[in-house]
Amino acid sequence: MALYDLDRIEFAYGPKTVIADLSLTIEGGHFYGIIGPNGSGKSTLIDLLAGHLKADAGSIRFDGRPLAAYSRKDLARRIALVPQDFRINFPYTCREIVMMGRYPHIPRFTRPGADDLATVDSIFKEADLLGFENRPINQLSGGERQRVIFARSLAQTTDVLLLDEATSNLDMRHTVQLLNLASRRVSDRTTVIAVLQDVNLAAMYCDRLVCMRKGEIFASGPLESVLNPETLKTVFKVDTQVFPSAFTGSLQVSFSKEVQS
Ligand SMILES: Nc1ncnc2c1ncn2[C@@H]1O[C@H](COP(=O)(O)OP(=O)(O)OP(=O)(O)O)[C@@H](O)[C@H]1O
Repeated sequence: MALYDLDRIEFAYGPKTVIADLSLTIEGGHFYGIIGPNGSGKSTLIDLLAGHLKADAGSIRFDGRPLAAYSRKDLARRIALVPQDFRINFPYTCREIVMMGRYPHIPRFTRPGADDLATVDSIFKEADLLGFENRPINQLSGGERQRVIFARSLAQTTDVLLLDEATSNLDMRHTVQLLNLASRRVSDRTTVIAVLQDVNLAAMYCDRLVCMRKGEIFASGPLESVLNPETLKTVFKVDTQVFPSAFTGSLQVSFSKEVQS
């Protein structure tokens, strides 16, 4: 059974339709990349998958049930989202923020248990965030904040990890570290669905690719079937070469300076 089944989804912000007649099946246990030009609807699709936006028409089923039938708490136990931009003015410490990932698992009116504390401790270590525990989140750089929000999503221990450009502010090392951690979760049967602006990162990490154009799915399927010069030229209007890199072992995309009109 598919993990997500989207059938003829429509979504508009006010009068502006941004997702039109979109159908998509997402299988569990894969690393999906969503690519597409600016404004093509990638973040909107992620917000629909998270249950934060409701489709105007069509249906979204998650693990065999309508997504809308899940309670907020049930969804938070199963789906974690790292949004494109996360800002908070209150000086919560990073430890408090990461602990918030445990809240859906903690019964009401009780405090975090030994398991929750141990999970959070191990995530600070795994995410290379030791030393950040007591720092206020609103005093971090954009990249540091992004890494802490990603750590919070790991603490949520969900079946699905939705990443909306979660590496956009990260340097090379931290980009690779974060995507390695996400990839490790895929080996443990988590499904990762990541909006990635960088097609080369998508090529290195994803085994499935969804390529969007103007609110529709232009192509989707195994990475090798989607990542090709014809698709990239039609969708991004840029000439590319796609070839296996001898260095990384992954497909790589090299693009020309010429932009098609
Ligand atoms: N809150 C909103 N109100 C009105 N229009 C919106 C809103 N959010 C997004 N849009 C519009 O919806 C379309 C899709 O936006 P979306 O953020 O899903 O695209 P995207 O593919 O994620 O873009 P990017 O690569 O630039 O992040 C865009 O044309 C955008 O201007």
